[in-house]
Amino acid sequence: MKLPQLTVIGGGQMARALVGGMIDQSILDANNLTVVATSQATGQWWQESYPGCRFFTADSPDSRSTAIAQSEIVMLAVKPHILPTVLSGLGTGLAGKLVISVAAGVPLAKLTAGVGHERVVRVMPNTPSLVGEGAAAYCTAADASESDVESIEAMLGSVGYVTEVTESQLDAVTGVSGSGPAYVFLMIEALADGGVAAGLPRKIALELATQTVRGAATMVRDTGEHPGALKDKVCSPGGTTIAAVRVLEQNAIRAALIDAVAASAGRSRELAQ
Ligand SMILES: NC(=O)C1=CN([C@@H]2O[C@H](COP(=O)(O)OP(=O)(O)OC[C@H]3O[C@@H](n4cnc5c(N)ncnc54)[C@H](OP(=O)(O)O)[C@@H]3O)[C@@H](O)[C@H]2O)C=CC1
Ligand SMILES: O=C(O)[C@@H]1CCC=N1
Repeated sequence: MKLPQLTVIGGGQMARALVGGMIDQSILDANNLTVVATSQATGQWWQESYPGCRFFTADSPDSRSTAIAQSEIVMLAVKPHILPTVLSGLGTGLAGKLVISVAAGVPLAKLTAGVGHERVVRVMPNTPSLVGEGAAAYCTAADASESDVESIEAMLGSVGYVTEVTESQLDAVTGVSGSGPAYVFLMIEALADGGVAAGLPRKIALELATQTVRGAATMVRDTGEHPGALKDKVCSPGGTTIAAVRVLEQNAIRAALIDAVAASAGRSRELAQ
């Protein structure tokens, strides 16, 4: 499937990962993409990274309106607190368009009220979309058609795993997979620090930490075995791993991760207010 004309309002980290990933996976042509953001530096990044795409600053409302009028899909990828201003600035320009929001915490009710219709999809993606390893969930408003859902599944599916959820589950999705890459990046950095502390050169420590996380994740996915059973297979009786696991348990790593997911989900709920 090839996507039709797409305008993305907001050209930052999430747009770069998601839309960049879709171009890299050849589901979207750069020629069919318009990006709107505030700074010329962002425009320069997009046009250098994806030659052929168009860029307008948010203070060129006429160019922005023309781009939206020519697009079948409009993606909203600005920070949640900016979204109301952006939507009121677009006026009736979004009439008839499939509108996709990736803004954390902003509920469908607020989106449809701001957009002026119900052909709206709320998505929680994550940044590994950039490398085709994203994890995303979405929910739809009343007027998103079956073919709109097919488009969403194709877009998000081209850059990783995608599933539909109820809107009430999206805060939890944010806690697990929307924010989740940050927890894992932090863990990789800390594992590498541990390797350096134990005497490894930084580069080798980082390669080993990265490949270990990647390998462990792939094993969970590909074997279908419970992660606890896979953990048990690494722990030799009286060996090195169980000594390390004991330290992790003493430092309440499980509770810390569970609380981290809950904190992100809670913040997502707060953003809805
Ligand atoms: N980062 C992540 O991992 C994830 C983010 N999200 C959601 O994605 C959305 C964007 O986040 P993220 O990409 O991280 O944020 P960034 O700050 O990286 O990007 C925000 C973008 O919005 C642009 N912008 C600001 N004001 C306007 C405006 N008035 N009109 C048009 N564009 C504007 C900025 O322009 P300029 O570049 O010129 O400053 C920038 O390109 C958020 O709602 C967030 O909740 C969802 C899942 C994961
Ligand atoms: O931190 C945030 O608010 C965004 C939403 C999920 C990941 N990043």
